[in-house]
Amino acid sequence: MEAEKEDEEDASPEEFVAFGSATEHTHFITCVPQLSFSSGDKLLVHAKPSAAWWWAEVRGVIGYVPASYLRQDTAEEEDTSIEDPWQDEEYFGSYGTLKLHLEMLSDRSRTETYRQVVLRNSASLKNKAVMDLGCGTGIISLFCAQLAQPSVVYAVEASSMAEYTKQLVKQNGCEEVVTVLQGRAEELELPEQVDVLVSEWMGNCLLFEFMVESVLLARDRWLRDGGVMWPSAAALTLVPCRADRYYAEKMSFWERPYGLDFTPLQPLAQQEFFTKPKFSHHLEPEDCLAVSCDVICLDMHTLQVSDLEEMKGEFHFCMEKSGIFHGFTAWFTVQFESLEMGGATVKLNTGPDSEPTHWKQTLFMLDRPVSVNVGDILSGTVTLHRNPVWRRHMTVALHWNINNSKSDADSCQVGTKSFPMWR
Ligand SMILES: NC(=[NH2+])NCCC[C@H]1O[C@@H](n2cnc3c(N)ncnc32)[C@H](O)[C@@H]1O
Repeated sequence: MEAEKEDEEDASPEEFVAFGSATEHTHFITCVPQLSFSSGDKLLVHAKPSAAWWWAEVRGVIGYVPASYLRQDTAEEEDTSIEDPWQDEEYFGSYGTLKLHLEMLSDRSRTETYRQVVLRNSASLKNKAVMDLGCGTGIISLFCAQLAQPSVVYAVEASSMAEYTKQLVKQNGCEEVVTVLQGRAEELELPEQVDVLVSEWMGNCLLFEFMVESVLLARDRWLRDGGVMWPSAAALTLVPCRADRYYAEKMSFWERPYGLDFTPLQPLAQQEFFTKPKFSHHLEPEDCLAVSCDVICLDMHTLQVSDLEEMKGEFHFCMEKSGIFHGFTAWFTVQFESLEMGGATVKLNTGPDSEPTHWKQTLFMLDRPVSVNVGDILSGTVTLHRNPVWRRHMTVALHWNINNSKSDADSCQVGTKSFPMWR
């Protein structure tokens, strides 16, 4: 035992610098001591028990710190990416190429929904001023000009795609109505306020990329009182699910590959494949173990940028099937209220029971699958913690407990896991 102890003492701690602050309010995990620190603090990291949480010391106090807030402070490492917490160069660079626009335009469910919104509100859009925030190729603006008679559509696009968008507007004879403005919406000057602010801002798990912040800033600056936000409302939905195929591919695989026992690699597999959420997961309706639940609901007319720092929701599932609970799957829905009083609302649902979209769903795998029975109650909370440094990223913290209906003793299993998305 002594030798082990010495080993621990020999491991010389590494010096890191915090580039985010964690105060007592930012604590993600309960029941273990967490360190509070400020941006710029030098921390001594004594151990790295997991990729997400390290054991460190600052000013003589020891506790857990979120690894994503720390960076190695080496003078020669000129980490220029820190200067741009929005990573705008990379972000808008990616939207300057066709790949993402082709993916979005090829998503018929998404694009047709926006077309239906314009079509069903075409009469009310007459002589209205519209802003299309993050117009990309301008598809929504062209729908407005083609299917309705707004007085003007300000098609705002920060990436280099804007130059081509101007050509598309001209090519389709819409230059009288659509004005393309290149720049970040929250920095641009519009000639007037608008009656409708339309945008397709939703990212994976609804909020990833946090383009929603730009939409809220533009709303506060350019949407006239009584103006309409499209989407008007958004909801993040969660369901407990099976993920047999994914689990077999990434974890069971190591049990007997070619007749050999590779199970010592399973902790590595869990770390590598189950630490982060799985984007573009295709959830089959039969994989759902309970009725899904809207855990976070956003009203786009009242939501504030400050609300985005930490959004918390509760869930309460009654298991409808017995089987293996591998994880949670999330998706979102958005709603477009009618411009006419009492008019029909249009909905876009990216869940497993709707037409597939390019977002598909997002899978959060537990470290260890849990066997559940019909009637078991799975309840808990989900909290989206926006990354204080990487402003397009967040961490999804899940806490749950399962009350087994079958066992006589009211045995309760508790679980907690934080998923960085991505830093
Ligand atoms: N649903 C999404 N997750 N992404 C689809 C919309 C993204 C489009 O909006 C543009 N865009 C994103 N943020 C901004 C902004 N603040 N200002 C102008 N254009 C923007 C971006 O360049 C891209 O063309």
